[in-house]
Amino acid sequence: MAVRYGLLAAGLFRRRVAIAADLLALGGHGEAAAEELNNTFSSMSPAKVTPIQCNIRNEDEVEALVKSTLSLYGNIDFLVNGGGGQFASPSEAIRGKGCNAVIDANLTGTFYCCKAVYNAWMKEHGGVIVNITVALRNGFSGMHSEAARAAVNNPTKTLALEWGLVFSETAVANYGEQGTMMWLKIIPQIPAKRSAVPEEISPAVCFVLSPAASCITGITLAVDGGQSLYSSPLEIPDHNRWLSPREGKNSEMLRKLLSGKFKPKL
Ligand SMILES: CCC/C=C/C(=O)SCCNC(=O)CCNC(=O)[C@H](O)C(C)(C)COP(=O)([O-])OP(=O)([O-])OC[C@H]1O[C@@H](n2cnc3c(N)ncnc32)[C@H](O)[C@@H]1OP(=O)([O-])[O-]
Ligand SMILES: NC(=O)C1=CN([C@@H]2O[C@H](COP(=O)(O)OP(=O)(O)OC[C@H]3O[C@@H](n4cnc5c(N)ncnc54)[C@H](OP(=O)(O)O)[C@@H]3O)[C@@H](O)[C@H]2O)C=CC1
Repeated sequence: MAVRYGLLAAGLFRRRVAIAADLLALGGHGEAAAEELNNTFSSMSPAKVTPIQCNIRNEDEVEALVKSTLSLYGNIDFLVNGGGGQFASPSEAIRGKGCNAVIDANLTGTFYCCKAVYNAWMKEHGGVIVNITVALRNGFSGMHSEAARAAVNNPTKTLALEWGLVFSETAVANYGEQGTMMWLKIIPQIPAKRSAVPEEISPAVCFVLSPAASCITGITLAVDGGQSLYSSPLEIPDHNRWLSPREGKNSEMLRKLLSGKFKPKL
């Protein structure tokens, strides 16, 4: 099984989804994380996490990674694309280079991983692919991140049909950044009145990977405490840039209502 390392990946490994797992990571980060996770497996368990460095924004590195995974383990049953991220910025300040960097990491990198695993293994043997994104119905903070994440959605369905694999997108609400201002602001907008925790994300992924989901494909599973059913997490700043309504009786009534001078009977 191949996943990119992160909070979510750690949850999956702890759930022993991986019997023999390859842990992909950048820099020195992966070595320490793999050691920590391997120490949590009991001596009876065959599970083992192997760190392999790869920048998923680079197609050649992704192909090399899949090749080394296959020569190490012989097969790839699952691919969970759980890497990515963004930087926080108002949309009007995002530069082209930054926008492309986020799209490369979240969208193109996800595609490279899917394509490399499909061509090298799943085309012949089948398999399950899960792409993790962000729950972002009705807008989200940062157009670069939203564009990249929303753009994973349709290809997930297209590839499920083209490739005939069990395929899904798991859109998740904030779960790892407890304590940040953004996280605190979003809480009142979530019907559950709390964010998810990583332990609630990995079981959803495990479900799609398991035989219980053998007749499911191309779905988006929202693990978001109902956030995507409700309002937008974006805050609308005060402004008067909207076009005024045509002058008349109704616009006068609207002005009175908004000024608080008119008291509705109900
Ligand atoms: C959201 C809610 C829930 C989600 C939670 C999570 O995701 S949890 C996961 C939590 N983890 C994460 O979210 C980590 C995610 N981070 C990453 O993956 C990478 O840092 C990256 C892909 C954002 C950029 O990769 P890199 O640096 O290798 O990329 P590069 O060298 O190709 O392009 C650099 C260009 O990007 C721009 N730019 C970059 N930073 C900023 C900034 N702060 N400010 C402004 N702009 C910024 C800037 O334009 C810069 O070039 P310039 O104009 O200076 O010449
Ligand atoms: N945590 C949260 O609140 C939420 C997370 N998400 C999304 O869920 C997914 C999993 O998140 P989570 O596990 O929490 O996040 P983490 O930040 O813990 O993990 C993301 C991992 O992706 C890796 N990564 C980033 N860019 C690259 C790249 N170019 N090549 C290879 N690896 C890369 C990072 O590597 P390194 O550590 O070396 O930088 C990091 O280990 C992400 O897409 C995230 O955006 C969605 C909603 C909420």
